[in-house]
Amino acid sequence: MTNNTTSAIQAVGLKKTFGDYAAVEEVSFLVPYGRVVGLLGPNGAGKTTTMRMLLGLAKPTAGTAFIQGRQYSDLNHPARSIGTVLDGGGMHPSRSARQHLRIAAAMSGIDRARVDQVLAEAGMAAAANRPIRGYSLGMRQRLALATALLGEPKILVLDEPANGLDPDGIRWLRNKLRAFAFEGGAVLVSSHLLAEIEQVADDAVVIAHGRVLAAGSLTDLTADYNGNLESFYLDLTANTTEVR
Ligand SMILES: Nc1ncnc2c1ncn2[C@@H]1O[C@H](COP(=O)(O)OP(=O)(O)OP(=O)(O)O)[C@@H](O)[C@H]1O
Repeated sequence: MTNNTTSAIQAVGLKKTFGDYAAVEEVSFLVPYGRVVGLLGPNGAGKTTTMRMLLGLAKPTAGTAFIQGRQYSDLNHPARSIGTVLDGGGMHPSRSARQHLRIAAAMSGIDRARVDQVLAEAGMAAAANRPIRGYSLGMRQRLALATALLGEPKILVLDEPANGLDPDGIRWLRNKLRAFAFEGGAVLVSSHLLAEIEQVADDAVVIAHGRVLAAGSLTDLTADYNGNLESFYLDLTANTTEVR
């Protein structure tokens, strides 16, 4: 099944229930090429579940998720189309970053030379041969980002990628995402760091209780709030603070 748009990502009426509990009720949005889109919402809003549906890791109860006009499972080379950072899992603790990346490259048919490139890009070259079990949260996060960039994808889906990053890492991530979008790539990034989203994102999708509360450019969304994303967000989500 394909759709008829050229959006990088399109969520159409996504719904996900666990038993009789609806984690995502109804979520639709677009991520165009050349834009960084922040996915915002309170704890338990449904952000991770939405991202998991986009990436074929959770089957929607209703609706469809499209990546480059196709469902994730229909992509010819997923790692070359879309890079992902989700929940920092999937790393074998006894492997080094270099081994982890070499295996990921081999599994996706990516040139081994990319391994040293992404290690350098992520500031991980010096730690590359140490076992992952000794890495800090920030180092694991840098490695996850390096893995996402391995296949030189045109789309990034990142769940809380700034988690654990030091100020230098946060600045690297910000510059990386801006440059990625400037070169025509599309980014969907979830974060609770609104000041960071304010700096890095072009657009935002705010969800709460599994539904989209607002979506649009940051400029439009915050027009009545002097451009202040936090004030806009807190006002918008004021009635949704009870964590589900
Ligand atoms: N596998 C699962 N089984 C049952 N409930 C789940 C499952 N995955 C998520 N949920 C529930 O769905 C809701 C949405 O969770 P989700 O992780 O998508 O929220 P989130 O917006 O990413 O939250 P946070 O900001 O806290 O990371 C939560 O109430 C969560 O407990």
